[in-house]
Formats: sequence, structure tokens, C-alpha cells
Amino acid sequence: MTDDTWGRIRDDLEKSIGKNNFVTWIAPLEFRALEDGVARFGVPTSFVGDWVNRNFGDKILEHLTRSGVDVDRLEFAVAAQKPAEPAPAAQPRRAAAAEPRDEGDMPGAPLDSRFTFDSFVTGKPNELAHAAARRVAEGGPVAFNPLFLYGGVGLGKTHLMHAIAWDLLQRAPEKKVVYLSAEQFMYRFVQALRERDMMGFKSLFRSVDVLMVDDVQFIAGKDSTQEEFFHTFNALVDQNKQIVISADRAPGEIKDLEDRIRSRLQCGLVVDLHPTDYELRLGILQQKVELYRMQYPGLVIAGGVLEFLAHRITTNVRVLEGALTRLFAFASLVGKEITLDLAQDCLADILRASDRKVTIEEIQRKVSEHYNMRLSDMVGPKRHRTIARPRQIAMYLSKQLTQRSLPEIGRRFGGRDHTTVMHAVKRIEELRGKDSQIEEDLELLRRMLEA
Ligand SMILES: Nc1ncnc2c1ncn2[C@@H]1O[C@H](COP(=O)(O)OP(=O)(O)OP(=O)(O)O)[C@@H](O)[C@H]1O
Repeated sequence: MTDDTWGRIRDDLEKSIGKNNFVTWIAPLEFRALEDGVARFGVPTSFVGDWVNRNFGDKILEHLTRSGVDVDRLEFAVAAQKPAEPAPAAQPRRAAAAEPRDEGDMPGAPLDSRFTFDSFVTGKPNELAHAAARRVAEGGPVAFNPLFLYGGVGLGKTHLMHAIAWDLLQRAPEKKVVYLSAEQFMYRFVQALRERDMMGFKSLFRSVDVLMVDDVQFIAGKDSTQEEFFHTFNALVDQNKQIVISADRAPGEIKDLEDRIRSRLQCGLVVDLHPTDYELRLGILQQKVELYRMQYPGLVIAGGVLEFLAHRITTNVRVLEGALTRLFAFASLVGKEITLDLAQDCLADILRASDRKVTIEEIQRKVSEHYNMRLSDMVGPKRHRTIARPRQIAMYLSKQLTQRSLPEIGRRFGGRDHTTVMHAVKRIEELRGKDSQIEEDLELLRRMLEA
């Protein structure tokens, strides 16, 4: 098929699906090739590819066949992303090996051009992580090495790491900044073992200026990868090269991680990305709306819709973004204003899932697992501190995370009086301020329960 044929088919498609749909969905497609009955297209995002495939795939196939093109399947692939901003000088550079290597041997993963500091919305829950990331991105000697970022799913760890890389590269394009997941690190390591090229692996990773490893919990329990990671880590720290690590929990909470690695990770600055609060979620939604407006000019979003979403979707930012994308795609498809009713209809499944209520039984189960005690002791009479304190924590969490009244909570804890629950809540509130272990435990439990 020639570009001309595709041009004609595009015109036909425009007539049959309408100008709005055409501009939004078909115009961004870039015809690449026709091979063995498969027509391949480049798309700006995987979302556009999925949407076009689901909603217009049959129509495109029908038009292609009608024009005499021998095709039975369509394929959509995301075009290689270029950073919109900053300028080309800031293209991610990967570590250069001591000996010349081809592109395939570069260790870093590509950076997402959307994940910059400009697009990162800050609020109370992430301000410390953001400030630390900014500091690393400024370059120069940093008092903390490594920077260890941790937090629950979809709270912006990867976003911040990419932002550091973009910023560093914009300031100093000659820097070898490498970002990769712990899984990719392991893959590289295993590959080097298989190809008997450990020298190459070592020199590759030890020649970087900044190393960022995402989701480091992945290497827990993988002994030889941990060992190699430890050596790479030490070699870079010894040369004063900055390391940034992320994980889904604090170093002390990662099971099956060697002690020497754990203590190394704790040596730098460990910062937590807390679950989002209402203001941060609203800020993120407002920022995303600004961006969508450029893509879908003319779309109107009624007052109160963003506030409603920020209030109801509390799981994580990825879900929040997904909800907004779907809302805009749907509204642009049907050419309607985004009202509260439309949002409720269109996002019914997401809203239902976000409504998941934590139960007192779940709290009791998680807390007893966490403190290694029997579930029956939650409701039993034992008063020893090792049992009474976790029980108080469970009561406190029941008050915080459920709508249950104090007497109701008391009843569920083996028929205790509401004053006992009240005392537990007060006691834990006091301890939170004084005992950082309790504060950490509470945060972890809350995160697990709300996941
Ligand atoms: N503060 C924020 N401002 C703007 N966007 C955000 C913010 N926090 C998260 N996001 C967006 O939410 C999505 C998920 O973020 P990210 O991938 O960084 O999460 P993560 O913490 O690495 O999660 P995971 O543990 O699943 O890897 C991304 O699209 C990111 O841009």
C-alpha cells in the first residue's frame, strides 16, 4: 500500500466517522508498512492505539479491503518518544563502555518524556521526596548517597527518577546518567554471565556518573544479583557518583535483602512518598486537565467534577489519571460536556473499586500478621504488652479507617467497652508522635489495608 492509498482511505474514513473522531483518533496514526497481511501504524500513545483498535479497527480494515489492500490484521506501536522539552541536548545518555559497544549494549532504559519536574505536582505527601530529588538533579556534591525513595504503587517514584535524569542531562548533557529497573539490572547481569563478559558488565556500570535503579525490592532473595549490585553500588559510592534507588517499601521492610545491602541503602537519605491527600489529587487533576485541553480543545468540564474525582478516587495517581483519560476520550467521542452525571456513568467501575471499604476483621488480621501474634488474641483476654499494644493499634486503625462507632469497635474486639477503645485511640495517638517505629508500622499497615 502506498502513502497515497492510505491518504485516500483517510479521506473516506473522515467522511464515515465524522470530523471530530477523525481529528482525535485517525489523524495521529502514521502508516508504517504492510507486511504479510499486517498493516502497521505508529501511534503517539498506547492508549490511542488500544482505543483505535477497539473502536475503529473493523472500520479501518473494511476501508482498506475495499480499496483492494490485502490485509487481515492491524498493528499499532508507540512511536519512539522524544522529549517535548527540554531540547535535544537532553536526550538520555547511557553509560559508555570502556571498549566500544553497539547501541544494544547500553544499560539504561529509555526515559519517559512526560515525567519531568514541570509535570510533577507537589503537595504535603511528596514535598520532601520532591525536594531531595531536585537537590540531586542540581548536580554537584550531595550530602546523601544514595537517595532512597519509597512509597506505595503509583505515587510518583518512577516519575521523580525520570525527572532527575532529564534535569541532570539538561544541565550537563555529557553526564552518563543511567536509569533502569532492578529487573533490567538482573537481566543485564545474567546476560553478562551467560556471555562470559563480566568485565564488560562491570566497566559499563562503573563508568556511569549517576545510577538510578527502580523497584529494588525485586532483587531481594536473588543472591548473585544482590552480590553484584552491592559491588556496583560500593564502587560508585567510592567514586562519589550519585545513586538513586526506589522501592515499594523502606529498606528495613524489604525481606530477603542482605543485611550489608540494607545498611548501605539506609546510609543515605531515605524518603517516603506518602499516599496522596485530597489537595494533591485535585492539583494533579487540574494539571492534567490543562494538558488535555491542548489535545481536545473545546471540551467543557463542568464545575465540581474534578473535586468529585479527587474525593472519590483515593487509590493511586495512576488510577486517577486513567479515570480522567477515559472521561476525556469518551466525552470527545460523543461530543458532550463532562458533567457529574457523565463522570458517574463513564467511571462506574473505577468508582466502585475505589469504594472498597476496609473491615475491622481485615485490620485485625493484618495487624496480627504484622506483629506475629495469633488472630484469636485480638479478641481474647491477654493483657501482656506484646499483645495489648498491637490490639490497641488495631483499634486505632479501626477508628481511622472504618466508619464504625467506638461501641461497635469494642464489641468486635471481644466485647470490650467503648472506653477501652477510646483509651487505645488516645494512647496510640500519643505514641505516634514519640515513637518512630509505631509511626512507621501504622503507615505500612494503613498502606497495606488501603491497597
Ligand atoms: N505528584 C504527581 N504529579 C503528577 N503526576 C504524578 C504525580 N505522582 C504520580 N504521578 C503520575 O502517576 C503515574 C504513576 O506514577 P509512577 O509510575 O511514577 O509511580 P510509581 O511510584 O513508580 O509506581 P510503581 O510502584 O507502580 O512503579 C505516572 O503517570 C505519574 O506521572
